[in-house]
Amino acid sequence: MAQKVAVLGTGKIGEALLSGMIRGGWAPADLLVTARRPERAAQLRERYGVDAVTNAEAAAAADTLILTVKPQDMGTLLTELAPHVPADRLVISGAAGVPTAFFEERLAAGTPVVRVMTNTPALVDEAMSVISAGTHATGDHLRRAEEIFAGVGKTLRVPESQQDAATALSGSGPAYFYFLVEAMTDAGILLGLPRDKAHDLIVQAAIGAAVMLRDSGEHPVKLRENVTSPAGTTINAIRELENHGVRAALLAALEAARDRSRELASGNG
Ligand SMILES: NC(=O)C1=CN([C@@H]2O[C@H](COP(=O)(O)OP(=O)(O)OC[C@H]3O[C@@H](n4cnc5c(N)ncnc54)[C@H](O)[C@@H]3O)[C@@H](O)[C@H]2O)C=CC1
Ligand SMILES: O=C(O)[C@@H]1CCC=N1
Repeated sequence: MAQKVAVLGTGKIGEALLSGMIRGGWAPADLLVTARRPERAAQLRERYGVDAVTNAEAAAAADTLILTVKPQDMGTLLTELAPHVPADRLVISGAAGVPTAFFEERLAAGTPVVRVMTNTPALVDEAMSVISAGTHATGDHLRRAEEIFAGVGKTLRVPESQQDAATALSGSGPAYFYFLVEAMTDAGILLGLPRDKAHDLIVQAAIGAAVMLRDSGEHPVKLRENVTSPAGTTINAIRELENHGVRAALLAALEAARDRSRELASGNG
């Protein structure tokens, strides 16, 4: 019989994963979802043809449980779930910050737990999902997690000690690029371009740069140097970025995100 997977707390990330799994060929009959509100459960049933059940029913029926509630809601969910999760279930947490030990302490002894930090480009199959094993998770459990998340993009295994840093870089990462696009589009307005044209120019620059970063094999410094002509336009912009401390701001920003991920470890934010 096919493995059954349940997504518990199907919000933005849970739905991104669910939709990716279905695009990747998972049969809706092998997938279950849970949601707090009945209207949300009905919406998920309607959109994906999956069964929406209670958390306890999901724990009884599915081989793999993927928990995608907010870190602050994880303790409550685990209190509700713990009596219903047999120790042979694979429990995957998608929450920022919360360590595998938090789950292991609350679930039956020996329950395998895998921690995954994915990101919203899962919606377009371009996620990066960073995967770590808890104490009782074997190579097979890691492979099962990889099989699920490979459907929505790339996967990378790291020791759990690197998860807070990975969350700062990769989980939150797309937001930094959206922020830059938003700011550069405003700059286009400042320079007199209509908003829609400024948006298109910056988005295409971002896509072109991203594809070159991924495919050219060149270091980012070399790629930037290739754009930066002597006494040209780009170096004037770079001087202003350095004058305004953008590099230092990025170092501080990612450190702050890493620190917040560490704070979320207690599961009560
Ligand atoms: N949004 C993002 O870019 C990323 C989020 N994450 C992680 O994914 C998790 C979810 O984040 P989002 O999807 O953004 O949040 P969200 O708020 O969209 O989704 C969480 C869902 O869980 C539901 N929920 C809460 N308690 C529940 C319970 N006891 N039973 C059933 N459903 C319950 C809520 O109603 C909500 O729909 C968080 O732990 C976050 O750290 C990870 C990577 C990226
Ligand atoms: O901001 C957050 O806490 C979540 C986790 C990573 C991305 N979004």
